[in-house]
Order: sequence, then structure tokens, then C-alpha cells
Amino acid sequence: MTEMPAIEVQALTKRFGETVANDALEFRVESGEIFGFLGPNGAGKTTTLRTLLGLLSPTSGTATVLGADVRDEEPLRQARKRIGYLPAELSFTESVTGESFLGYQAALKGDERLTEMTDLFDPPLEKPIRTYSSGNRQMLGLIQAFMHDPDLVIMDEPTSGLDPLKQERLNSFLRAEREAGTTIFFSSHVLGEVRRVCDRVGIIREGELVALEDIDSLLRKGGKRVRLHTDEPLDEDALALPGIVDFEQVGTVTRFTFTGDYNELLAALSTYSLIDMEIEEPPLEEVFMHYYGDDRGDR
Ligand SMILES: Nc1ncnc2c1ncn2[C@@H]1O[C@H](COP(=O)(O)OP(=O)(O)OP(=O)(O)O)[C@@H](O)[C@H]1O
Repeated sequence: MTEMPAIEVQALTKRFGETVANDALEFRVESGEIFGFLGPNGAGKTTTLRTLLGLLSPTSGTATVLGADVRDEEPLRQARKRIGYLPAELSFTESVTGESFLGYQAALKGDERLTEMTDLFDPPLEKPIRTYSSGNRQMLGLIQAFMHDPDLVIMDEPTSGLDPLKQERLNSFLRAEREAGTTIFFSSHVLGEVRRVCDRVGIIREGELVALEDIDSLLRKGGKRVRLHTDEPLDEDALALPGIVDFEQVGTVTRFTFTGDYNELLAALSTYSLIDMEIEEPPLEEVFMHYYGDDRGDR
């Protein structure tokens, strides 16, 4: 028997007037995986997440979460008991303390993991939420997303507002959650983060899914950054090979991104004397830009 996917998105389309926020999206998130949903601002990530929670209804197509169709109110209500959700913007009653907010959440959905979560993410619970920094608000949000021991957690930009130390704490927590079998689906435009925790990523651009792959093959497609220092300037024509992009040259130093065949590259370089050579993985930001080309939708 194959296990039911935690999330299955089927031709999911959502329009707001003329805007197609989600255009026939199609993907699955398998049970136990950490899936990153990447895209720039306005690409349609929040729309998908809110649809999965039943907060928006699809224009056409549908999705299931833990087997429940998001259009079926009662099955979805049951499934939501086993789902944690961290929205992009948490709205709190500002005058209450973190503690009483969590007390209220506990009464609604349970608190099996409350102590564990408040030990890990430790906002000043005795203070009113209005005094919280954005990082403390985010930590309160993370606590409420996991406190009832959900099977699936859906998070909208979970690292926003967290300082680097807290981000690392979240990342190592997420890796441990994967070991424990929790399924995690989160949106991000912070690609360095995604790479540290995700098994697979989907990239969304202007409502359309433009890539769906495991993180390793995404990095492979992104190629390698190559930097060469030669005894005399390289002739650009000698490097007219398939798979060279972002070519830059300053005197005897040449840089480019290479996605082609290494043997062809070495053959082309054989007539030069190399003083130094570096080949390294590009930052994921760059890989991402290659998917978007020049028109990255940074509107
Ligand atoms: N309630 C709404 N009414 C009208 N248009 C909307 C509404 N919600 C979203 N949109 C539009 O749908 C598109 C996708 O928005 P969405 O919030 O899903 O993007 P996003 O990828 O989550 O962006 P961000 O990273 O900025 O949160 C945008 O063009 C946005 O303006």
C-alpha cells in the first residue's frame, strides 16, 4: 500500500478578478517530507497556503490535506486538528500576555508539546504581546503551530523576523521534526534557509509552478561557479562552450557559471597556463535567478 500524500494539489487555480494568483498548480507533498515552496513576493505562495487551510476557496481544481478535500468543510475541520499553521502575519489580541494567548490556544486544540516548544522558542510569556519584538511574535507563532503535536505543519515564511541564531535553532528543530516523521510545508523567498532543511522544493512564479525537484538536482542544474586565474587573459572565443553563463573577465581573472561538460571545459583550457582555479557551488539565489531569467517579477 502506498502511503497517502500529506498534501495533494490538483489543478489548483485561484483568481482575484483579473489576477491569477494560482494557475493550475499540481504537486504532492509526501508524508514525512520537508517541502519548500519558493517564489518572490506576489508569486502566489500565501494564496496556496491559505487555500490548503480552507481560508480561501479555489476558483477551480482542488487540494487535499491529510486526505481531506479542502472544499469539504467537515472532513477539513477534522483534518485541521492534526495540522499546525503559522500564518505570514499573526494577529494577536495585543493586550493579553503570551501565556494567556497560549492558554487559549491550548483549550482550542491541545498542548501536548507546549513545554517543549516554550523551552525551545522562549518569548517573554508573562508580558503583553504588544511589547513583543517581531522575533518574539514569530516565536509565539511557532509555539502555537507545533504545541498540539500536529502531523502536518504549514508555515508562511517561518524565518521572517528571526535573528540568525534563532533561525538556526528553527532549522535544527525542523530537521529533528523530519526524523520524527512530521510533514512540513513552508513558503520562503530566503533560499539559503530552504537549502539547509528541505528535501524538495517547488518554485512558483506569477502563479505558475516553474520547477518541482529535489534540492540536490536543483543545485546540480544551477551548475558551478568557476573562477580562473591564468598567466595571460583568456580568449573568450576559446571558451565558446555550451553551459557557460554570467561570463565576466577582468584582466587575467575570468569568472562564469558552468552547467556543461567538465571534459570540454578542461580541453578548452589546456592551451593556457593556470595560476589558480576555484570551482564552487553557486548560492541558491543564483540558481533561483536562472529559473526566473531576467524577468524576475520583483515588482
Ligand atoms: N484578497 C486578494 N484580493 C486581490 N488580490 C489578491 C488577494 N490576495 C492576493 N492577491 C494577489 O494575488 C497575487 C499572489 O499573492 P500572494 O499573497 O499569494 O503572493 P505571495 O507569493 O504569498 O507573496 P508574498 O511573498 O509577498 O507574501 C498577488 O498579485 C496579490 O496581489
